Amino acid sequence: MTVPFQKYHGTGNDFLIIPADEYVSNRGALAERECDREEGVGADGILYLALEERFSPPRVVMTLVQPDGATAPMCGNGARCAAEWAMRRTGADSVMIDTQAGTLRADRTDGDITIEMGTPTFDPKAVPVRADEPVFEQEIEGLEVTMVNTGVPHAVAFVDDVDDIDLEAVAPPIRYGDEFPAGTNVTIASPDGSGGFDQRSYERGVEAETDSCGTGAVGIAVVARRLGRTDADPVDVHPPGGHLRVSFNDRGNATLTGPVEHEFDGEVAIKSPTEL
Ligand SMILES: N[C@@H](CCC[C@H](N)C(=O)O)C(=O)O
Repeated sequence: MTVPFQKYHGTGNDFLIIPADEYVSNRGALAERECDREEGVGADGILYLALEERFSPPRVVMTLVQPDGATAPMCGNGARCAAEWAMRRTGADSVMIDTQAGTLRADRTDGDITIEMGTPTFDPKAVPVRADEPVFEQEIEGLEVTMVNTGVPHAVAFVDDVDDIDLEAVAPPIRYGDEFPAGTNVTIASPDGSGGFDQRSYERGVEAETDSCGTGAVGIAVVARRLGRTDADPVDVHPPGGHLRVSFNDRGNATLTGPVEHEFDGEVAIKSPTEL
């Protein structure tokens, strides 16, 4: 028995997309196996998408299962990939994406996909981080960390040059720090010399650095504005996999813009209902 998938990426953050009505009895086990870059297809997660075409604009219910087998409430690049997938199926240039972090509108803009990212928050209960007050530039593991939730938690730190940081060594103690009851993604940024920022992110659930992280890019932009490091709009952010732009409206709601690519289609084996 097999299940069809389509592979998409947003600035290098890559996902297998499986229609949610395909029967997969153990989504966590399938993600652990097929996201593995040596043993499986290789990806940063599996997006299960349920398209509801009766609405205008069409709606997509998105569930992201990460390589560790757990779900994540939000994924900026995943939501942009989900939007492109739904737009190709429906011919629409706007869709609504239902995530655990809220319903977000996505639009095609000059060939890129722009997604609403909600209102980032520093509220310690919402991040969540064990603190009475918002955490700004607190020294943890040698980094000056600011805690923000942009749909998921990010520990954001500015450094002189992201390429000088051994992220695989520095990030895990923060990602698993006692301060963070739900864990955290770890995102570092440095000035790119043109008013924007270079980005590297170590992702919870992937447990490794990814080529791009949309919620991390929004985290860099909102923290940079809060710390007075930029007043640009949009804020240009350069993860290893490409170029993202983050904008804010006057109520502080963020949008994330960047390219999405369809890579290839395939099928994954489902050995038996009890195995996968
Ligand atoms: N790559 C994503 C973020 C996915 C969720 C994250 N790993 C978590 O567990 O919080 C993005 O583009 O935002």
